[in-house]
Amino acid sequence: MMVRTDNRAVNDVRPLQVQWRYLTQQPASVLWQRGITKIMVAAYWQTKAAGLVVTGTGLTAGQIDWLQAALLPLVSAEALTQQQLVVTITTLENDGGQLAEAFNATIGALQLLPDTLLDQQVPCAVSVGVMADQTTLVDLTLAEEEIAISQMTMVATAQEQVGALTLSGQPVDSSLFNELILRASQGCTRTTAQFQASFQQAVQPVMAAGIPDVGTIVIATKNPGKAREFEAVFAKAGLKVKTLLDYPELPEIDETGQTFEANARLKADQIAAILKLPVLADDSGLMVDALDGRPGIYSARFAGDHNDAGNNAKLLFELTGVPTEKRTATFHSTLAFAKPDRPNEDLVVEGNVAGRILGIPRGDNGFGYDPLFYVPELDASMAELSLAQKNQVSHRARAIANLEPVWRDWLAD
Ligand SMILES: O=P(O)(O)OP(=O)(O)OP(=O)(O)OC[C@H]1O[C@@H](n2cnc3c(O)ncnc32)[C@H](O)[C@@H]1O
Ligand SMILES: [Mg+2]
Repeated sequence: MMVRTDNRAVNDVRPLQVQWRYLTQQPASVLWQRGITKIMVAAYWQTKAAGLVVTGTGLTAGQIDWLQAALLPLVSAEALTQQQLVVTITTLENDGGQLAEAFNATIGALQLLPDTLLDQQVPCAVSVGVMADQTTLVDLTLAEEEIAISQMTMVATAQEQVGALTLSGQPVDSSLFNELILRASQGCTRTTAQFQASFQQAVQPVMAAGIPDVGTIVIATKNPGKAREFEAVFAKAGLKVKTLLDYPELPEIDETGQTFEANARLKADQIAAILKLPVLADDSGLMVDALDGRPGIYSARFAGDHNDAGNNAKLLFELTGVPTEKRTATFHSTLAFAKPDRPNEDLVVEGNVAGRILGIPRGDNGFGYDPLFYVPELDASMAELSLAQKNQVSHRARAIANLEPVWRDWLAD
């Protein structure tokens, strides 16, 4: 029997080391090391497009296509019609098994993105090869790959269900092929055990301790316009956003506070107490100088009920005859981030943007008072901006920017 370059048995895989959440700003990221093969993968959802996008450095276009095809059946097709899943793979060092480990590292990263992998047996990939003396090996080193006469990368579950596979080199006869499949499925069982051991040791205790999975952020809002803005901003950081629209059973929170901060804290504290999760809330509104700061904290119900058209009509009516230069206004957002049952420790930030109330509405993007809020620097109403543009300049975007440098430390406390 042939001696392997690192003295392993023919059916033995190399040790696996995973650094979960490897990148600070990308929660769904891993550094994956099989022997000295090192691959880094980060994954996130973004709202402005759909489908699955895999990009990689150190991999061929053919390998990326293969990965894309192997990953696609594992992710909800419906989710992919609404959002885009982006996977970036970087090979830092290749000592064999690059394609298999790129797949495995991606599965690792996707495990850190809530609600991404379909609920099924999670597969893994293994490389196997045939050597000149017809020995079959699992998890080849680069030196072994260079002298192998045939090679195969296979995706399988620990239950021995084979998914994608790719063969290269000399054709193999059927008995050799069967042997390769057997080797690969043994390698898979071993790899899955390594993978789970690492995950259970490093990631699950964190989740079980009630420390939130930093991959998802819950926002206490029922306003779909706000939800879209938060999703777009947080997706960039690799975070998924859930809102009260995802929890229809939760009670209505009465906004009885006298300030934006009080209302934001009410919403965040109460929902955090119910969900037992950290919750972010936004209380926002429009302050019009000519109306002595009204509607302010009453912006949502300015016209009596929560109706954007009614609110805008009332605003125009109250400003009838007020000249352009006196129609100045400020959009304000206060964000409160709350941990379950620790209302005294809320993290509170705010953001403002200055503008002017138009005489007639302009644009159909955004929500609320956006069509009447003119931003002089951009010579556009908020409703004429794309979601991405609004998220560069809005009061909410500025508040989120103030939150960005502090919330992870606050959450870890
Ligand atoms: O309380 P939640 O469920 O978050 O949703 P809401 O719409 O009731 O939100 P608020 O209580 O904070 O009320 C804010 C109102 O201010 C207006 N508003 C806030 N941000 C806005 C924005 O970015 N563009 C346009 N109008 C905005 C809009 O009318 C909102 O309904
Ligand atoms: Mg409200």
